[in-house]
Amino acid sequence: MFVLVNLKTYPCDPVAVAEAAADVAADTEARIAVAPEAADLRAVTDALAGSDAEPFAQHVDPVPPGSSTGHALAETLADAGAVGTLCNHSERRLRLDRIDGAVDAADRTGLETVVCGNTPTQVAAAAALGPDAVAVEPPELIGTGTPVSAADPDIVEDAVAAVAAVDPDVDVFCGAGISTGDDVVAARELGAEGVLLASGVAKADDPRAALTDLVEPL
Ligand SMILES: O=C(CO)COP(=O)(O)O
Repeated sequence: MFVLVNLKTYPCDPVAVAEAAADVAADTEARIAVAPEAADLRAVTDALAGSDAEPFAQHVDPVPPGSSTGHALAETLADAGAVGTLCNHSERRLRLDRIDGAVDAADRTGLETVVCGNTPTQVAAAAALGPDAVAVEPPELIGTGTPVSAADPDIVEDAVAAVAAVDPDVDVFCGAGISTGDDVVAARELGAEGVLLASGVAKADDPRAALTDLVEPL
């Protein structure tokens, strides 16, 4: 399973979370990644250096190097250490043509791509754009602590089926309200190959304990 922790803009210490992720990754088969704000990417990369945990970006724009003020350039994210990037998160939506271009920009620099969508239909459409993975996240459950795997398991199963029909090589992750190891196991049983989560770690008093709990049953 892939446990992808999106720190969003939560006022947590991204380096402390990264150090915890590095420690936890040493004792699990699960793959762990941390996606900080772009300005914190290099510090997180440094904190993860030599560990099995990986730095991810939260967003990439479909722009070439040059006259693109205020954008997240794939080359800069890769230079800062990102091995992959989210795209089209519910809180950072892109038009379809921009998602397509963002996946191409990420491919240009070797960044792994996880394209988000609200519904099985949206992630199936995203799968047609050739990302490495898609993540289905019902926005109404984001940040609630109520896991999608329990509140709406059909969304996960339907996303897995819909994406397999488009491109079986695209992995399917799920997110929203995931915060415990039981939630991750439930997601795996529904066919997901990873989970995307935020508040369960970013708002935890003890991110290390939260990460340990997430991967402990895997
Ligand atoms: O949006 C999410 C991850 O990208 C999910 O957020 P929560 O884990 O806080 O529900």
